[in-house]
Amino acid sequence: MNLLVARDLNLIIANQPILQNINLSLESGKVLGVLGPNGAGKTSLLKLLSGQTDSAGKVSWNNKKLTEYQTIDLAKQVAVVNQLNQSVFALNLQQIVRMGLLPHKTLLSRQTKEDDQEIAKAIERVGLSEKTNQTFSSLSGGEQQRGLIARALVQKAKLIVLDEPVNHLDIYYQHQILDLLRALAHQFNMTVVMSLHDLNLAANYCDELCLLHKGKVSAQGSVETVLKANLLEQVFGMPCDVSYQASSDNSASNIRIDFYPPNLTELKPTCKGASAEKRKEKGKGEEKNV
Ligand SMILES: Nc1ncnc2c1ncn2[C@@H]1O[C@H](COP(=O)(O)OP(=O)(O)OP(=O)(O)O)[C@@H](O)[C@H]1O
Repeated sequence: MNLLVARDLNLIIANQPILQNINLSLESGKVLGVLGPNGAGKTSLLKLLSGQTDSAGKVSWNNKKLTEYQTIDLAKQVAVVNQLNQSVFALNLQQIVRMGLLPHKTLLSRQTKEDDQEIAKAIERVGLSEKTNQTFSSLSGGEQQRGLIARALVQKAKLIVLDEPVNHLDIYYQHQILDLLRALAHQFNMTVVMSLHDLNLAANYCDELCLLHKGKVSAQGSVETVLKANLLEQVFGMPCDVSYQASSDNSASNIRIDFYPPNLTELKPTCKGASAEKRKEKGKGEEKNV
C-alpha cells in the first residue's frame, strides 16, 4: 500500500515560521482536503508534500523519502496541479495535456496511437473535447484548470496534489471535477491531496481533512472531527453553524456549514425567537410589496 507520510514538517522563510510541526499520514485510495484561511500555509504544505519544496527528507511516499527519488521517477509517482499562472506558451490544449506523458517517454520515443487515445480520453473526462486544438492561453480560467487536471490524468501518477483545483470552475464543474478526483482515489486507489476553500465541498468529497491556521494544524482527521462549529469560528473568525441534514446515517456528505458574517447574524436560522420572528415579519412585508 502506498503511503504519504510527513513527519515534523517545518518551513521557515525569511526568518518567519510558515509551517510548524506538521505531521500527517495518508493511505492510498483516500482524498485529503487541506483547509484554512488565506495565508494559513496550504500552498506551502502542498509544495512540501509534492516535492516542489525541499522537505529535507521529512516527506516520504511509498516508504521512500521524496528527496531520494530521481526527478523522472518522482514525476511518475506524483502529479501536481498548481494554481493557474499566466501561460507563456503558445501550445494548444492537446499539447499541454501531452506533457503529462513526458515522464513515461525517452528522447527517442515516438507518439503512438495509444498516446493520442489516452490524451483524447483525459480531455473528454474533463469535458474539453471541443477545445482540443485551442491555444491553452485562450482558454478560460476554468477550462485551463480542467486542462491541467487532464494533464495530471495522463501522467498516471499515484499521488495527485492540487492547489485549489476548483477555484475557477462553475458549480457544475466543481462537482464534476471533485467527483472525478474522488473516483480516482476510491476506484483506482490513487491518493489525492488538495486545498479547498469551500468547506461544504470538502465535506462532500474528502475522506480526511487537515485544517491549518497560521502555519499550524488546528485539527486533522475525519470530516466530522475537523468540521466543528467552534473550531471553524476560531480559525475563520466568523460565526458558523454545522448541521447534519436528515438522513438515516450521519455521513459526512450530509454535513452543511453556513458562515454568518457579523452583520448578517440576525439571519442565522438557528437564532430562534426575536430575530427569527423579525425575519418572518420581513418576509411578509416583502410579499405584500410584490
Ligand atoms: N517565498 C515567500 N516569501 C515570503 N513569505 C512567503 C513566501 N511563500 C509564502 N509566504 C508566506 O507564507 C504564508 C503562507 O502562504 P501560503 O501561500 O502557503 O498560504 P495559503 O494558505 O495557500 O493562502 P491562500 O489561501 O491565500 O492561497 C503567507 O503568509 C505567505 O505570505
